[in-house]
Amino acid sequence: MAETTDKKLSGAGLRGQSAGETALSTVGKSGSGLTYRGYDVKDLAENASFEEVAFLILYGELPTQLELDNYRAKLKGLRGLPQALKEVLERIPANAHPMDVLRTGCSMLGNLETEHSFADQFDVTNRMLAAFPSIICYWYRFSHDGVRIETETDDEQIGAHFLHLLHGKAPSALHARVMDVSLILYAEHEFNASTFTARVCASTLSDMHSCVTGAIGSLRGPLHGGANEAAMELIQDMRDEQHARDVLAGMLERKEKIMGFGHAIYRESDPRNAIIKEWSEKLAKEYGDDRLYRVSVACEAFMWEQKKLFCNADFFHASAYHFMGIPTKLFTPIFVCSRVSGWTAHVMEQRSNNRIIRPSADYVGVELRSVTPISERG
Ligand SMILES: CC(=O)SCCNC(=O)CCNC(=O)[C@H](O)C(C)(C)COP(=O)(O)OP(=O)(O)OC[C@H]1O[C@@H](n2cnc3c(N)ncnc32)[C@H](O)[C@@H]1OP(=O)(O)O
Ligand SMILES: O=C([O-])CC(=O)C(=O)O
Repeated sequence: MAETTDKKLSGAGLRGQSAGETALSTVGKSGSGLTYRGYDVKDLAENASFEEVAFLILYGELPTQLELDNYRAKLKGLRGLPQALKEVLERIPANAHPMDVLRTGCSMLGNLETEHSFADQFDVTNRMLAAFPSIICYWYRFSHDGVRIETETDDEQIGAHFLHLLHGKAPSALHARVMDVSLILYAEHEFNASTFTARVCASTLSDMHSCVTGAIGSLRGPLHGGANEAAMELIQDMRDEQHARDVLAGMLERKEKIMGFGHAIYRESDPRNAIIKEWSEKLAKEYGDDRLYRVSVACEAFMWEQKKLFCNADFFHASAYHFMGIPTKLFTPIFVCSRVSGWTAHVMEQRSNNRIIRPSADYVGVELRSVTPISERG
């Protein structure tokens, strides 16, 4: 099990410094790698659905069957997009990055359905959870296939709904389950960069859409959520295990970062990796060509052997998503569709006990000096 006790958590990037309290999750604590409100993520991935997990994160407890039925019905009813938002999405070009589309989509939703008071925070959150898959798929299908899709489906679950919108047909039970597990794994992760962005924004008493729009921008980078997309770009051309090792050896030699490996907090493993890896293996069998799975396994072994670097949650997500026919550039937006549950819960937690987040800086610039008249500057 991943423990952080021996990892040197110090230095730049605020590493190892506590920036506040949270009751939402633990990352890398002894005994269990990742917990959401006291439940091990492995337990949740085996025994719950994403909607149950989102409910847990947002409302504090797992729902009863009746509460879950009501929650799913509520989310189902919030999947439609306002005409003005569809018009904005239709104007975004096909070569835009889908994370930019989602960032704009979230911001536009904030203009149309503004959070006027914190009393609206659960309503705007549930709207985002329900509407983000619609936003990304509406834009993708319009810009790539020239169709205006109907974003309301009968799918009970968000993961199945996403695949349904993307492919124009309901997914298989296996694909629906893998999407569900994936959303559970990505839902929440303490004070990571995007969540911290959301909390900093929340600490100014800003609105929920601003907090989430900022968080999307932070998640986009390849050192954070963008790593699942970058990992796919890395493995897609690897012909076999030996080729995988050669590619990585060259990258390490050139001191390049290998996306999908390492973590700011976990020391020797990311508990989510074993879970998504197992599903990727199942999908590879169904897909009928296991090259991507095999090269991924070879990468994992090589990186551990050479650098003691392990796969984080993103690495095996790359092959798993690919096996389900998801275009690479939609990988990180799926992360958003899940992590929005964690971000919004953190915003609510910040609001409930707020002081503006404003750290200090160590000044390293020039000493005090006076302005030289412009005619004398050379
Ligand atoms: C969902 C998520 O956001 S999970 C993270 C997704 N991001 C990635 O997969 C990007 C690749 N990984 C990385 O860049 C880093 O591991 C991060 C950003 C995740 C964590 O960064 P840090 O906390 O600074 O890493 P850490 O302190 O463990 O690094 C130790 C050493 O390993 C190196 N290292 C860490 N990860 C990698 C990697 N993926 N490839 C090559 N070298 C690496 C670091 O450069 C550092 O070397 P140095 O001491 O010579 O400077
Ligand atoms: O915690 C982090 O630094 C990165 C993150 O969000 C995750 O691993 O899910």
